[in-house]
Amino acid sequence: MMKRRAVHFGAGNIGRGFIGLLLHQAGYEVVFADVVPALVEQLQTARSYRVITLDETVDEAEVTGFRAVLLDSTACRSEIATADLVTTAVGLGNLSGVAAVIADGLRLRKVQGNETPLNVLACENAVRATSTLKEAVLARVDDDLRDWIEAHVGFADVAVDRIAPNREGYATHPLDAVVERFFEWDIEQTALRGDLAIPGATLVQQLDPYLERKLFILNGAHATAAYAGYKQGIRTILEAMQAPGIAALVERVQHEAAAGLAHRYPSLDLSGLNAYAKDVRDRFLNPHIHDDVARVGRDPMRKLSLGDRLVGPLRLAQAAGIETPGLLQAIALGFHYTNPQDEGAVRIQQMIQSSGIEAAVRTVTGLTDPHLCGAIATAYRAM
Ligand SMILES: NC(=O)C1=CN([C@@H]2O[C@H](COP(=O)(O)OP(=O)(O)OC[C@H]3O[C@@H](n4cnc5c(N)ncnc54)[C@H](O)[C@@H]3O)[C@@H](O)[C@H]2O)C=CC1
Ligand SMILES: O=P(O)(O)OC[C@H]1O[C@](O)(CO)[C@@H](O)[C@@H]1O
Repeated sequence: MMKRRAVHFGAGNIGRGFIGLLLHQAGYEVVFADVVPALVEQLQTARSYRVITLDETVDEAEVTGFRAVLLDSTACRSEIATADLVTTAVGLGNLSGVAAVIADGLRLRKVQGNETPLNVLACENAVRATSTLKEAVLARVDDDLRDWIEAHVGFADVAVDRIAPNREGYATHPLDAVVERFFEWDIEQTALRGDLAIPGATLVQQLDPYLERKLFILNGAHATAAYAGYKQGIRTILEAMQAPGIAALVERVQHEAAAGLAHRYPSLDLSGLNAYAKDVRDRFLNPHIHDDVARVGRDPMRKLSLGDRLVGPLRLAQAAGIETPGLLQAIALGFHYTNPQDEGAVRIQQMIQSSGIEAAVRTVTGLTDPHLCGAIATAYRAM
């Protein structure tokens, strides 16, 4: 039997350390597509790479039999025309470049008469990133191809959870990836075409509770630790979680988010959410992982936007009538993230300088409620 083939866009930390690994273990031949020529060349010449688990016992898994192509290449488009699965982990802001190539690949697939079901999963930290990718693909095709795509291609939203920090200090070979032991990959079954079975991934009927639980309780808390840590001159999440006050703030943020989620989703109960939150804090305290606050806090323009990990739970909690001092403080700390190496942080600081904190809060968060914007600005000024 022919091996099934997956094209995975973005051969970075999570691409190699989680998605590529699980697809390899599921029996797929993985074709990585990336924009960095040197990385593509390394993947083309390597026979294998290691995924190193950072835990009390350090173990390694090997990924073999992969190939690699450059994003904007004829080869990449041909791979999409014949693949069984397409996945991405490129960063939300980079999905439009991927969409253009997927649209071309699907055009070719239709011309070749390949009507085998294909599924596309965008494994980005965001609410319904696959739906965003689908819209961007459909915006690039004519009505005929649009109907064909609707009939043969499933765009399923997903939630992906595994901390894959930067490799410095752990990995020896340039392709090695490092990860925590925990992982969860939830895929919305209703959007799939044909069968999809990836051992380790879970097919769920309703994704939103899983997705928002992960984005708000894990990523929101992680961003809180990163921004609070940065403000105190701390370099890693572990050190931040051990600094006075930060762990308590992280826990408060999680409890506010949990209360908002329990109110919004009847399938999520508060005690289960708080137990999940505690497990997340224990993951942040893994002494074998040294995760830079700059990686976790990267791109505050995105992280402080309306539906994302901090303003998203703030709105849920507010809608449930819950007090949110923790989330307001966490968001204010995001506006204090002045890292000169981070383009988004620099833009926010320019906005604050030119228009003031309240205007910056309105622009970046998309919030329109003057009380909430004012409360964030007050918390910002008090720091
Ligand atoms: N690292 C982690 O622990 C997790 C990351 N994610 C999500 O996965 C995505 C990637 O994150 P990381 O792997 O940490 O980042 P990364 O920076 O390590 O890897 C991203 C890779 O995508 C490539 N890339 C950028 N634009 C591209 C494009 N248009 N086409 C093809 N490749 C492109 C980059 O060259 C890089 O190799 C993000 O959306 C992130 O939120 C989700 C869960 C866990
Ligand atoms: O990848 P993003 O969205 O920039 O945010 C970093 C976050 O994503 C993760 O890398 C994976 O969820 C977390 O470790 C961290 O909270």
